[in-house]
Amino acid sequence: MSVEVSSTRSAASPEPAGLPRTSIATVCLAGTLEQKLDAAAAAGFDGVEVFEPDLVASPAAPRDVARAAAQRGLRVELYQPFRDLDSSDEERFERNLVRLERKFDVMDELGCDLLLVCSSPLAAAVGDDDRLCEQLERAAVLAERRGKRLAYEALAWGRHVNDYRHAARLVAAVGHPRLGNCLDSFHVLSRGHDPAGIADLEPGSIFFLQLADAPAMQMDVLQWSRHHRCLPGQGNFDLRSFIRAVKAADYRGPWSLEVFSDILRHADPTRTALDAHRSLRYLAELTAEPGAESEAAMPTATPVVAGRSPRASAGDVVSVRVAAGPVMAPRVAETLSHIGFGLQGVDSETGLRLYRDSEIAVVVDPTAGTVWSAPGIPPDMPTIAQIGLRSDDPPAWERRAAAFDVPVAPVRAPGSVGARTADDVVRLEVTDTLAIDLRAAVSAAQWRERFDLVPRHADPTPHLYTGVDHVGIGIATADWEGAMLLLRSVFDMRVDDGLDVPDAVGTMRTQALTMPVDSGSELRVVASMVPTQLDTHGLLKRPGGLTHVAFSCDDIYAVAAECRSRGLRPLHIPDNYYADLQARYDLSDDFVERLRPLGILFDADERGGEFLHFFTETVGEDLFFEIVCRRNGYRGYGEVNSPVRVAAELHRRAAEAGRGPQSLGDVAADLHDR
Ligand SMILES: O=C(O)c1ccc(O)c(O)c1
Ligand SMILES: [Mg+2]
Repeated sequence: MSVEVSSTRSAASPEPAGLPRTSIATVCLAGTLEQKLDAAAAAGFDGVEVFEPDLVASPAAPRDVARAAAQRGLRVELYQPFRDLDSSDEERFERNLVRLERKFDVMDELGCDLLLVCSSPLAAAVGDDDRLCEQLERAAVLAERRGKRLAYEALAWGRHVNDYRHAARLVAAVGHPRLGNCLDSFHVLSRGHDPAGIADLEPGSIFFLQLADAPAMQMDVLQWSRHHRCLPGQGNFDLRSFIRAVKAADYRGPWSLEVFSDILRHADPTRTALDAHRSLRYLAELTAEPGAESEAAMPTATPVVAGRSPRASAGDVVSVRVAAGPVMAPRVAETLSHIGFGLQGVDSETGLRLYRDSEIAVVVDPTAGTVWSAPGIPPDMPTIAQIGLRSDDPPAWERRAAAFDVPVAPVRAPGSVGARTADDVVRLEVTDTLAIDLRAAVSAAQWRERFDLVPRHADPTPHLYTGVDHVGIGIATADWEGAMLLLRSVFDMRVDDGLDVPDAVGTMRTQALTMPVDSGSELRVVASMVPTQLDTHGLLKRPGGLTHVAFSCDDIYAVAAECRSRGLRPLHIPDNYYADLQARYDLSDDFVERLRPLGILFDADERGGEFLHFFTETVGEDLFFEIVCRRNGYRGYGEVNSPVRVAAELHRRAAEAGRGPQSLGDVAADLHDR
């Protein structure tokens, strides 16, 4: 290994007050060991865990690795893992102690005094606690002789020891100063163990802390751990409670990321390390809240944290920009007119077309490759390119983004020249094809300047909608983790458990994210992972669509009827659906007969919440609109009905393509319409 210093300490923004020492396991990062060190240092980490297979595969001697780390300003915090120390075969155990000595030799060269010893998953693992304590003690005595310390970690799949509380009891029983605990959030939370017990561990007994998040999954815990861990803020674990307990135990060591992930294994290590460091800052902020003492899992706002830029206020969604391209723009416009959005103006410069209902603006971009549309979006695939939120203070969002090293692109307010003003839009890019804009209230004068307004009487705005209920976005697999982290950190969005939604064209991983907004309501984004099969433009064509805007209304029957009169062809929802719905919820005939002719779908939750909704056809390959009505605090998205929508869309397309004789669904539709 070259010992050149190929990168210096972070160019990133200064570390916020309250951020503990940071570390990352080399297993998190792709590349050679040298590249891993480069990436960790460039991202601003203070240290690394050296993952043994990374060292074994490296041409560099351990002392060269130590030098390379030191020159990059990195401490070697821990060497790991030492597997299967204990054994019910005493001869094997003696050999393990010899192996342990060889690892101490390596650690001498690495300049590292802490070794992770994980519990054994082997059949020969010691099942008797007293005997296990004896073996751990012998290892601790050896460690002391060599100036080393052992951090004992309960693997979730350990044969006998698979619970941190069990491991901690053993550590306490041995009572040797060279033996302590290694706490790994994955092993604790994947098994559903209550992290609160961490707070009761003996002061100083926690030698090391490993952090990982993971998506909620029902699967073998070893596979889950080895393939699907992710960075804090990218999964569904309650790391807040975990960290709260760790802080209560007065742990003073580094926060170290240990993320085994198939995705990160193939990702650019520099980018991963930046995301990783950002994830620790997110976690530090999340757990530094004064409200962290309260049991509430979801605070309504993030108070100021020393040295940080608190989340700025945000209002409701006020605009959505659809990159439609020249071919599909008229189709999008037609669909919008069916659901009551009238053309309000045209930007003579860019051709942008502004459609409105009430306070909601949908801007359709008919051109390709402008700043308004995502480059590379094919003309037959209109998609949501930008979501606009109202903000009292867009520049505060810019500062907030900077605190997480997220670049922002300030966009001038229409008509403004000279120095930047609070009217300028702050644009955060969630992915290459989707941005969130924060904008101050734009004055009517500015709108007038920008758009040649269509005379009002030409198409009066009907005021059908009360706002945007949620926005559905598709995120490519490769962008998923980064987008989640951005939405969770900068926007402080909260997640529930993710969902897998099966439909006619596959099973979709979805994640709902919510953020409180000024009105006291919440902003809702539903992200779906767009897997595999990217087309030549890097975007997925998924029959049935994915990307959508859901508008909320009070009287969905009236709105549905109005949309019909404006030319909406609702998707044909089969009778089987209504028969099943009636059986599932014990609905009255009258109720079902109000839904059926209007193609309205229904869902209800256990607490009496109700959700009524209907959809437009998919425009192009991806985009559709939804009209929803929430009642009694319903918190979902009607996701059980998603497969019905997709199937209805496929039937429609098959019929339109005129494939052979009419499909079963078309026959039924005809019968129904008679
Ligand atoms: O998957 C493993 O074997 C493994 C090894 C070391 C760890 O710290 C861990 O959490 C898991
Ligand atoms: Mg671990």
